[in-house]
Amino acid sequence: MTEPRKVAVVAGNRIPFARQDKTYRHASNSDMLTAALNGLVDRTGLGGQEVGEVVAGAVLKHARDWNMVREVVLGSKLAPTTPAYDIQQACGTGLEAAILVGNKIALGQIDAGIAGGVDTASDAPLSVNDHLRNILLDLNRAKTYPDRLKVLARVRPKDVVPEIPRNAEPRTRKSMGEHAALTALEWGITREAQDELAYRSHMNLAAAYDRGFQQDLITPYLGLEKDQNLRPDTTLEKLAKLKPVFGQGETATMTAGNSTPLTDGASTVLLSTDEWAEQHGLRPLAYLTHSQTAAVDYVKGAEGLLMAPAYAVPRMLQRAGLTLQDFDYYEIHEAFASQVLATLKAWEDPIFCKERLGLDAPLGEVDRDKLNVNGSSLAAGHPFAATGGRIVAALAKQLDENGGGRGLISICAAGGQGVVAILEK
Ligand SMILES: CC(=O)SCCNC(=O)CCNC(=O)[C@H](O)C(C)(C)COP(=O)(O)OP(=O)(O)OC[C@H]1O[C@@H](n2cnc3c(N)ncnc32)[C@H](O)[C@@H]1OP(=O)(O)O
Repeated sequence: MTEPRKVAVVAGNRIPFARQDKTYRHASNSDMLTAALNGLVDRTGLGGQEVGEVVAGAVLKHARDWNMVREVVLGSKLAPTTPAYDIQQACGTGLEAAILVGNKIALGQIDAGIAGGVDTASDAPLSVNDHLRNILLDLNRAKTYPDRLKVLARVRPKDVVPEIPRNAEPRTRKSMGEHAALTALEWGITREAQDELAYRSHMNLAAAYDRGFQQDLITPYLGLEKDQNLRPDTTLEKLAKLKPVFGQGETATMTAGNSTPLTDGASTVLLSTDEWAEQHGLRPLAYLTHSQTAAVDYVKGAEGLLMAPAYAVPRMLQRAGLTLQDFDYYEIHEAFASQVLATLKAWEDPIFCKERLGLDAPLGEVDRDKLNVNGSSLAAGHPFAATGGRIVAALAKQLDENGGGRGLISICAAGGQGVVAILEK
């Protein structure tokens, strides 16, 4: 077996993320992913050229989008001979796509590939109940007009109410927010700490725009130039006034300010070997060196739904021979401020680290000044499958700008999963 090849992150491009039912209200997943992909092609001068594979996905998509990513490629500026396919691992999709492309590059199966993700909360697919579905199938089979009328007479008023996908776990029927509220309570995460983390996310993202950091990461779309959820004018006082939206009574600490908003958006990342980058007049920003996934039993077990990264990161550190402190940057996806804080607290907790992770000593603290230095999902928003690409591209650029270093990426995902990775320069 030959040595694995180095996997370079060469460029990233996304469209600004929009709040649900605002600027991208009439844009489909395909529209948004095409815009992000074409922006990447323009930025890297790859127009009309072929790459090894395009791998991307959406968490919420219509049945008609069964071959979405290949269709996007056919409608894009890339050569139509570029293979493409969909993957889906909930909020881990974008990062998992980058890992998949990276692994194929490392194994010598492709020299370059594009990973991506897209989601629309505005154009969520509606479905009908099973009763109406059977009626519609029977209607399709009915041959005569009276037969069709007979079938239609079976429709009940409640059948015409569409089923709207809920942001909830099928096995518990609880929303992600309700699950996170239970974890916040278990770990004693305060409202003040959550608001402080949310405030920092907005300030850091605003500063990233101000210093021009976002310029070669984003292509404006439908007139939007910046993430629509970003509030440079938010304050701790304003955040403290918001009413809790998840949790019960006095103990509820999670608000619209310290939870991610429902969001529309798309992101893409170009990965390749060093040689391919050089041949195409491009250069590596950073290298994807390690990755890991983990899952927790949040249904019958004692673990919180969004706590899988607490397990995935130590496993990856052990394989990489690193400690939690060996990083210059930490990109921890902010599904909810409380979930980031519970994960950090778990890594500092001797009992959790001993009993659940089997470690002799806690993983220890993360330097908060190195955490989400250019803002994260609380400020940018979180179009589920697009978040991984946003993070990979921003961290690679940050490492390049820094002239080197190491960054940790940690993303929690529905179904009790975690996808984590390391970028190095
Ligand atoms: C693995 C994972 O990633 S899991 C995560 C998956 N994602 C989710 O589950 C999404 C969760 N989010 C949601 O369901 C929704 O966005 C909610 C329930 C949190 C909030 O929904 P809404 O109530 O529609 O939020 P909305 O945007 O209207 O904000 C409510 C109020 O807070 C205010 N607000 C929100 N953020 C801020 C802020 N940072 N600073 C000041 N005010 C703020 C708004 O201005 C608004 O005020 P108004 O009522 O006076 O207009």
